[in-house]
Amino acid sequence: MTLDELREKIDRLDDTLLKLYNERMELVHQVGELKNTTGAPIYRPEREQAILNRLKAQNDGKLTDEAIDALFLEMFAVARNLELPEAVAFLGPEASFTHQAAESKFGALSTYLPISSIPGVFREVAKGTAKFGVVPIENSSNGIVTDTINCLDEYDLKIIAEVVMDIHLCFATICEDIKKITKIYSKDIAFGQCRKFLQDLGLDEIEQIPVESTAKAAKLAAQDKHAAALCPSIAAKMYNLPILFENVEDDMNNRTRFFVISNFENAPSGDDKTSMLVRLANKPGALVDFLNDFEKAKVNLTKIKSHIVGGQSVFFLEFNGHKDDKDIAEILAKHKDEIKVLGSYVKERDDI
Ligand SMILES: O=C(O)C(=O)C[C@]1(C(=O)O)C=C[C@@H](O)C=C1
Repeated sequence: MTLDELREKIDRLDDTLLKLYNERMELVHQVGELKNTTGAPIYRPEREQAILNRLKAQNDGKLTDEAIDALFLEMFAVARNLELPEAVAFLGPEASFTHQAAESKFGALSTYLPISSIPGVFREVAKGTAKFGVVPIENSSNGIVTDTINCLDEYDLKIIAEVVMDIHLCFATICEDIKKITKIYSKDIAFGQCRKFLQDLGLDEIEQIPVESTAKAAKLAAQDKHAAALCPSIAAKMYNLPILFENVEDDMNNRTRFFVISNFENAPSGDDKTSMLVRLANKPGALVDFLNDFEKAKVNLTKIKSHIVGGQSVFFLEFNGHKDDKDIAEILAKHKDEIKVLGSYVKERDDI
């Protein structure tokens, strides 16, 4: 076929796609109307997952699983906005990694509210200014984010989804001579993630200025010709800050996991994870007894971290399964005074 003939065929297919999209959105609109009369949640991650799984299982064309995710997740985000536009608060500023995590779930069209602290994100969702909040929960190099655990404990909100993102930092500056750089801006934990890179370049003695976010670091470095930033490349681009080195983190497997929080609970999807906080009596064997119940029911515990909240020791625990699964519901009922279930949600990845 010639180029013109191929393009002609593509145009006809696009016409059909547009018609089908509109037909689909007509149905979605009706779903939205039904939900708006009952107050049921618009975002149903387990339903989206079921659609994606069904499509991937029958797919025998050129689209990879990742391509199916990319196309359909954006379409779901458009659909949700059509049902009811709902704002998304995230740990800002714009172009932060949390912003990228939020966009991966809520697409390009949603209303985003950058909030300058994790407790601030929880407050906006609790007040109802935003329907969803996106916050980091842990990083593969730096561990658990204490503010997020504290807020999950304090607020009566639910984790409704997780996002795991590979984290890459770049070294960016408007300074033309690297020897003239006198300060480096970044978030405190990012300096720790790039220690070896800074040493190798002889930049480890330069003053390190920790700021609230790597995006803010890019903004500040873009205004100072003796400064550099360790920041996401998306932030460097946003502030027209030339990138000198890409992927400067010491651990190439640097990942951050984020939680999406809201004010409703998900129905089971068949492939869920549940997070909870556990406060046990301070007596010998309390933890072993508690864990034994999970072992007996063959529930796969995937994470256990101890943490101090308000001077008291608390365990952050996760397991595969949904809180309403029969075996699990029994254990949770038995330990209801010791457990705060933080949410059951579609399992994304297990490698953090
Ligand atoms: O099935 C629903 O509950 C819908 O609202 C429709 C739809 C979709 O586009 O298929 C949109 C949003 C939900 O997150 C899940 C699915």
